[in-house]
Amino acid sequence: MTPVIDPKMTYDLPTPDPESPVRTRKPYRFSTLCATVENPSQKDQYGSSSVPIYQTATFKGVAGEYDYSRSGNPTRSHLEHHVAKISSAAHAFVVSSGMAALDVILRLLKPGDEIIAGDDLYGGTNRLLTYIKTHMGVIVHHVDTTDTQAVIPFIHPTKTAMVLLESPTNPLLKIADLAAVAKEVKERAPNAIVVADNTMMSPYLQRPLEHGSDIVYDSATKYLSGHHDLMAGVITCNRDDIGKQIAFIINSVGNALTPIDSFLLLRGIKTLAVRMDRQQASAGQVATYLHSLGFSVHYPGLPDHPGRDIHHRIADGSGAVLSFETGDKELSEKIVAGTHLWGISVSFGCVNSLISMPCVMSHASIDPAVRAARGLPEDLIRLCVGIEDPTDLLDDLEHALIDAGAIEFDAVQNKYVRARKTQAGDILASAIGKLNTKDSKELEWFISSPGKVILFGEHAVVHGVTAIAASVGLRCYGLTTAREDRKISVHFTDIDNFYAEWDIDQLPWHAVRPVAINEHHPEELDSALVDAITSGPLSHLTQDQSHARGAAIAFLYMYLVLARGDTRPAINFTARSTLPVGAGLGSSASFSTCAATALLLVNKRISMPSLPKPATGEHVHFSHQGRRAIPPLIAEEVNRWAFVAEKILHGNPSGVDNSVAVYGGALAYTRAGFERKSGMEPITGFKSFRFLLTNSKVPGRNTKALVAAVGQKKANEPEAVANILTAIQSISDEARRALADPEMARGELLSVLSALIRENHTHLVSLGVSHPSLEQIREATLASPYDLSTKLTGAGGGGCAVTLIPDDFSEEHLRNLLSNIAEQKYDPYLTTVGGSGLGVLSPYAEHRTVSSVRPARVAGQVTPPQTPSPEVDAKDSTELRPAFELMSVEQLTEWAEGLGKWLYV
Ligand SMILES: Nc1ncnc2c1ncn2[C@@H]1O[C@H](COP(=O)(O)OP(=O)(O)OP(=O)(O)O)[C@@H](O)[C@H]1O
Ligand SMILES: C[C@@](O)(CCO)CC(=O)[O-]
Repeated sequence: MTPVIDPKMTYDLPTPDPESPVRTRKPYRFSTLCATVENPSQKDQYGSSSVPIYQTATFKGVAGEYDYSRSGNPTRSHLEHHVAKISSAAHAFVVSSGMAALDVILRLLKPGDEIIAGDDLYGGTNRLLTYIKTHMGVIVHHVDTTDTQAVIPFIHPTKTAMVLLESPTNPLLKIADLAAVAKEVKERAPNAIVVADNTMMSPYLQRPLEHGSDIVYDSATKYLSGHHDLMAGVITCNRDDIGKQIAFIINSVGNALTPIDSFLLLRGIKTLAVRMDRQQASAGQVATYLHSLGFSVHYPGLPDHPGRDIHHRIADGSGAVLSFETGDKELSEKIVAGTHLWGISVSFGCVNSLISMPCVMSHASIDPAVRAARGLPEDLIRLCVGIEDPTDLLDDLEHALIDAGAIEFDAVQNKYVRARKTQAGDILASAIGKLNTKDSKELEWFISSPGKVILFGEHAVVHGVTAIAASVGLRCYGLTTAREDRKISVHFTDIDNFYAEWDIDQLPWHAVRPVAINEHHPEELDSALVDAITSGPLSHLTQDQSHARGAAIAFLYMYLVLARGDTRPAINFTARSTLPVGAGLGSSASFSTCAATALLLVNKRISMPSLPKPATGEHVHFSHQGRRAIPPLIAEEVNRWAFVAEKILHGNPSGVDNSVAVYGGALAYTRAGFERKSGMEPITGFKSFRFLLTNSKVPGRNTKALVAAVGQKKANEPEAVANILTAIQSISDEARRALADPEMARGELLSVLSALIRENHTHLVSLGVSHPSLEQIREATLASPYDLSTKLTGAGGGGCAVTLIPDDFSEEHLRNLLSNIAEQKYDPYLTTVGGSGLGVLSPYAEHRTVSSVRPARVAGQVTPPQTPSPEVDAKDSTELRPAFELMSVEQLTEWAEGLGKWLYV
């Protein structure tokens, strides 16, 4: 179909007036406009039929139309006039690349503005959005813009300043309803600017300005130029105010297109329609051919494409890019490598046909987990069809498919068909895939995370001082299992066996400002959502259920903001800890880490990395016991969300506890936002020390209140507290130096650390966070003959004390000390520090085993109403939950480890 330009607009190539009422004239069609470069206000003095290249930086005189090529150049003016004409736009601008065009557009934003953009964007667009988010304070929501309903919750009447759309998407050819989204945006946020990236279509096939977009940009490097011999970007709009701002930005930045490239682009555009017609027709043939062989093909021209109707309502054709899946990444690699005519290259829109594997090429910079979350198949092949003879293109592709073993000749049908071997492989793979992605499997995750001991710097770390903390061997475990109904439930076995369940649709969704994939939660908690949770689903909790309330708010808050559109997983979450809860050993952070990981996994915001190929060849293989199997990007994402939950539980946490809960080991941690350089550094050398942890078991201590009290003291006595903070910083610095000093003898190191422990405790006493029972423990360990150094650890006010045990401390002394402490009704634990951080039980069948540890009923625990009989071995996933909930706390770790391989950060 040949598009006709909007007759309401006036163009500089007007259709001649009809000579008579019977001999009417139709408006000129697109290809006529493309080929005819006329600008009546810029007649060439010699009547040249091609626009000349004004290869000059400056123009003489003061009264002329042009003075400097950054601000204006006749070749560029001709091009801009021509682009406006074919785009049904009042204004057009050309700049040095497609990314430069987006950069100009994004400069319309100011700090604090919000932008809604797709979650399946071109990598370069993603990169630029991340930059403006970090450096310009613009908030970016990545949303699936191909689902109009998913966009709506993110539209804010005043904050949303821009909505960035792209249709079809690249490389999956998903369709966004440009018209419907623009309408929803205009109704809800009238001042928001709707921007469309039209590169995949070009103005020939789609003109989003006619469907509600305010600005359209194209990478003109693609179809507009068509020859891959220049880079350019075009921006078009109808609104004069926007046009004025864009002209100002381009002139200020100086990224307007050069005269020679303007000439080349003008020349390219003349053939846009004929090139596109040919490319599109061939693309249709290629798509049909691959589809007929049984491959899964993404192309809006195919009858079964899900967005076909929407696309064809808005666009005038299906374009010339398509992609298909082979079911096997290696097979895809062979096909791509086997073609001759199809060039292996990124980009598209050129007269030559191109082939690529997005996951290995254009989208390789995106983390595999993010790619998987966006549903980008690793085996996807993208084809960008050129103007070659379609028979040659099909022939070349067929040869590559045959050589790769993807298709074979079927003598009965007398034609090539998809190879049975790969088809069977596909069917099997997809059956296994379906098994593994059956809801219940996708929703079942077993997670664990360690508690921590702060050796130096608690409380001070909240105010920007460096703390030194390390993981302990005691852990929190979290298990999610699928529910059959539309409910979620939590079971906190350590908190009076608390159990509650809620109808998913009854949760306060109205109060949620969702956080899109790849987006970070804002610095501040959403207090309106916390209130809605407390007064809604948790309103039945009594005063004395404050511990359960805190944990349930943290869980529900994350559940609500992490849900993706209407995909609201029905799950149960059970938490169990071998840590004493509320004793200063970071039980809240390890709980927060388990809950955050679980909710990120069930919402497919993170995924476990695929299994590495079995080692081949002769090289030496070391076992890492699953450590470093969870990549840093996933760990960071978990840590950010665990920190959100910690804010709910602790009010003003520093982030040290959740960082240890995620990363494990020992860390020097400095909070951001203060004068000192922030971040965390791993500390080695702690693993070999023995520590005694003593739980004072003081009831009712509250970390949130203790942290707030120190904050208050700082406000009341700024100087005194500042001196204490400086002194604690020196202690942390000194400890780091001592630990990093290779020449310090072990005995000397132990006495330095002992002295620092004593000194740090004195400062904590001055901050008012000790407790008589902690002082009693300290005195007991200091008494002769022990002479040991002890400090409170964590928030204090009770909780735990930590005592350093020197290497030469006699076993007899240790026994006596432990029984002394136990006699005073305190709980002593001997521990080493620095073990693994966040762990996830491997979801891969080859890593799962049958556990031989039988669950035992735990004294005082009541089975919640719907829990089935626990008298079973943990043979398979359906039996995991009852076994987990009833396993004795002493056996819990051994049982969990026996279930299979754990993958750790
Ligand atoms: N296993 C668990 N199940 C459910 N909630 C838990 C669990 N462990 C901790 N929590 C939540 O964390 C709260 C305890 O946090 P609190 O800060 O008082 O102790 P802590 O983290 O052990 O101490 P600190 O922060 O001083 O190291 C509990 O009241 C509960 O809300
Ligand atoms: C008291 C504190 O320093 C440690 C609590 O474990 C608080 C924090 O850092 O978040």
